[in-house]
Amino acid sequence: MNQEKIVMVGNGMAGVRSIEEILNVRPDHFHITIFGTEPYPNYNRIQLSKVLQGDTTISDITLNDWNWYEDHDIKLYSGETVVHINTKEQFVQTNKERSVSYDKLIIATGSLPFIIPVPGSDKEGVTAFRDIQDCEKMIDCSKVYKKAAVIGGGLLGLEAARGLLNLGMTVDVIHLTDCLMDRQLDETASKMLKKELEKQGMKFLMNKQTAEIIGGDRVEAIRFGDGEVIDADLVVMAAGIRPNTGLAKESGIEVNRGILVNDYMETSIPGVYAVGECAEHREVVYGLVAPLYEQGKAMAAHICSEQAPGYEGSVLSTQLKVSGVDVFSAGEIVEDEETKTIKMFDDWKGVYKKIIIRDGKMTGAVLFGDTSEGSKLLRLINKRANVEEYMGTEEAAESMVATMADSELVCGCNGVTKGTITEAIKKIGLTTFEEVKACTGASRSCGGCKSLVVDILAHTLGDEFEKEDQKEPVCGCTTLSRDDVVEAIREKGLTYTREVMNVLGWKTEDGCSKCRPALNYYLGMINPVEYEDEKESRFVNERMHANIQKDGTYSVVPRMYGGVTSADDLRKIADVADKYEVPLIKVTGGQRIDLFGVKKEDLPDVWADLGMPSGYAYGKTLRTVKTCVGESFCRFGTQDSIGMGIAMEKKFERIGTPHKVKMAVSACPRNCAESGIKDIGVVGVDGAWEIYVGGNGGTHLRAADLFCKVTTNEEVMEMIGAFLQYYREDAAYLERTSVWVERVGLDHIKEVLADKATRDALNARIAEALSVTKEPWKEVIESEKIRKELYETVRVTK
Ligand SMILES: Cc1cc2nc3c(=O)[nH]c(=O)nc-3n(C[C@H](O)[C@H](O)[C@H](O)COP(=O)(O)OP(=O)(O)OC[C@H]3O[C@@H](n4cnc5c(N)ncnc54)[C@H](O)[C@@H]3O)c2cc1C
Ligand SMILES: NC(=O)c1ccc[n+]([C@@H]2O[C@H](COP(=O)([O-])OP(=O)(O)OC[C@H]3O[C@@H](n4cnc5c(N)ncnc54)[C@H](O)[C@@H]3O)[C@@H](O)[C@H]2O)c1
Ligand code: SF4
Ligand code: FES
Repeated sequence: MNQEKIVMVGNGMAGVRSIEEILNVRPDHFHITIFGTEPYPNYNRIQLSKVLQGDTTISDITLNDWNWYEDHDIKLYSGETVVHINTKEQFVQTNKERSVSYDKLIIATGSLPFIIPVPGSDKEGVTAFRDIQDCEKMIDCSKVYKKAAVIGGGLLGLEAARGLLNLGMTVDVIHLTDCLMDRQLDETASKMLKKELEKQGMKFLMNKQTAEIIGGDRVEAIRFGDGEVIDADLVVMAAGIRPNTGLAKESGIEVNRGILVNDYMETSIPGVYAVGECAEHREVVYGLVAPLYEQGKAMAAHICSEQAPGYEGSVLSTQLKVSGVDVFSAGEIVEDEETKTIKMFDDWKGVYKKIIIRDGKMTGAVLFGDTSEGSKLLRLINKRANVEEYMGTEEAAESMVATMADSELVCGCNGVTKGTITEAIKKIGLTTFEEVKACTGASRSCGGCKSLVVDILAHTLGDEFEKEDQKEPVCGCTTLSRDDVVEAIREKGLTYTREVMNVLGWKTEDGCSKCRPALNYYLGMINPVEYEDEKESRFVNERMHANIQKDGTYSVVPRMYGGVTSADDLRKIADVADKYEVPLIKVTGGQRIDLFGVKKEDLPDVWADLGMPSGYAYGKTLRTVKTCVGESFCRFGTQDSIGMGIAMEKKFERIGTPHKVKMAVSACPRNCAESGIKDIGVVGVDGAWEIYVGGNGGTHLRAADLFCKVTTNEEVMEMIGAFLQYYREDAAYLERTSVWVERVGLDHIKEVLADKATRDALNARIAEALSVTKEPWKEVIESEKIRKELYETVRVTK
């Protein structure tokens, strides 16, 4: 058969997806040649954010591997750029002097990152964030340098900033206006987002116009229009993108902002199509994959001479890929005189919801804090549903899934339809969300479609759907949940992280920054006596036994049991501060003294001179026990809160926990030590102690729940020991008690710990774990090897 020749310029997401669509319709009809500048097969560019954030690896983001091209008889020239198109004689020429003729040409050249044209933007250390090379550049840089600046507070900039924080860098985000994600969010959501990201450690410089990148060959600082200068070792430009139209333009194809196309993605030249971010359709250039995949489908149908409707444009929806921050927006985001809105704002819980209605139809939505309704809202906005349809109940979600056509897109990021999901569930017998994700690719990227995927699973399985089975995997390296992994470690007697990964079929060889510390914790929790802590699996602060600060120096917090100090200790602290020229001495919220600005190489000497135990201000363990002054001096106090606090701190210090644990003891319900917002809070009441659990005074403010009331000091210790050990054994790594208590329920915890034998067993296990803990600063002082390895080298690698 004489095959028609398709040549495609650009081997990216939109282009290759279009080729897949063509192969679906007419598998053997075309001879296909693809040119791609990048030296890789087609990969999921979206996932680069997750690679930078340490949730997945480059090897895991390939969408079509080399074999795929071979299996489909596609000639791929990777690492080769098309430099000219001869539209008259229908052939392309490349930078390797190759000419290939075509019957149909697809231009899928994507976008170019916008590098703001200021002096110094070509210096070493200035990068875009667009491809694998940029990603690798940033990861390498973080191993040597500490201060990053990201220009642009849009989706890309914020995802990059989160990644750089994960890599141990300090991050300044520089933004042009006073609203982050100004193209996707309204002012309220934008402000909430900023607050949340500040809590994660990002610093923002708003309303800033970059004027110059300063340095020698390499960037050293940034100067702004207002004259301010900030230091920077790495500058990431994330100030938007521009359609990559140069090749089309110089080949005589009509170009405006993008390459002009009609509803079938045909350009001004017959036989030449354009698809993806390089194309401009009805005056819109898209920069998200969901619309680009729709374009690809319409174009493929036309190329295959199928009767199908053309592409009519898309409603845009976005979801930020930063863990711990849920933001979603779709369609219209700002109201005007002709719109009405449904708004919900819960400042306490940090949840905001706005739905925009125009002429009774839903046209847009902004969600912050809880985005579980995102994909449902998108669907309603897409079909301009009446607002009444949204105001339904739970059954409405059920019936919505039932009325969805099989061809409807569920996961825009990965182009997965309802039909693909239901077919996989039925044919392969999938029963959990994670299985559907692994098998169909749905929900692999931004995760915004998760609730819809779960609804489809529930609808397809009917009575066989088990809510409890829908567990989250530990990370992208495995489909196993925390419970599966802990159970396997116990059952199979696994003893080190690599072994867990090998035996449990991890997808990556070395795991990732999410699973390595988690496995290290689970192994130590299960087998405290024999397990040898893998220091290299810990986060940088825990490895260094000090908190790294934004300027690369460290802070030192010695322990001060119950917040009580002495003249001797204060003198030692003062002497150390003088000797090492500590720039800031500050009393902390946990009633101790923090020495800021200590140089890494001075840390062991500072600790030796102090001669005090570590306050573990950096660790996943007991931080402090805050106490009120209590009966000794306060006229309201009836109990010895200081004595109780010191006893608790001495007993439980150094114990490894899933996340940090803070405690407090107040000697009366006036609660001067703030026992009501601690993980464990003790309050003296007439002749008894009340114990509160699951409080949190941080990001997600939560009042602690009353757990029990006991009369003796021994009972306080027994209940706290049992609670703490149960939390150690049951919670997921990085789950605070506040989240854990809400998840498993206070009643459940009370029920488990009501049994004296269970409490005794838990206390015996925590005592065993405590018996092998060591004072970390002392260990460093005494070990020449650790001092050399960790504190005397220049680099801190993650
Ligand atoms: C870090 C990051 C995170 C993102 N996250 C999301 C997200 O969560 N959700 C979302 O919807 N979108 C996201 N995007 C955007 C999404 O990745 C793009 O919309 C999508 O990749 C565009 O596809 P495309 O095929 O048009 O362009 P590309 O994927 O850029 O592919 C174009 C390819 O063409 C090649 N090329 C260009 N010119 C030539 C030439 N002359 N010869 C040969 N080859 C050439 C380029 O090298 C490139 O490989 C993200 C983007 C980035 C960078
Ligand atoms: N989660 C997601 O969906 C996701 C993630 C990453 C990237 N993307 C896509 O990738 C593309 C690029 O993302 P982006 O965030 O760069 O684009 P963007 O245009 O959405 O955001 C760029 C931001 O930079 C700001 N800016 C512009 N010039 C500036 C300057 N001189 N100084 C400081 N700030 C400046 C703008 O105000 C804007 O908010 C977009 O199409 C985006 O949709 C999507
Ligand atoms: S909590 Fe009660 S006892 Fe303690 S200092 Fe405050 S008022 Fe006094
Ligand atoms: S819509 Fe982003 S992962 Fe499904």
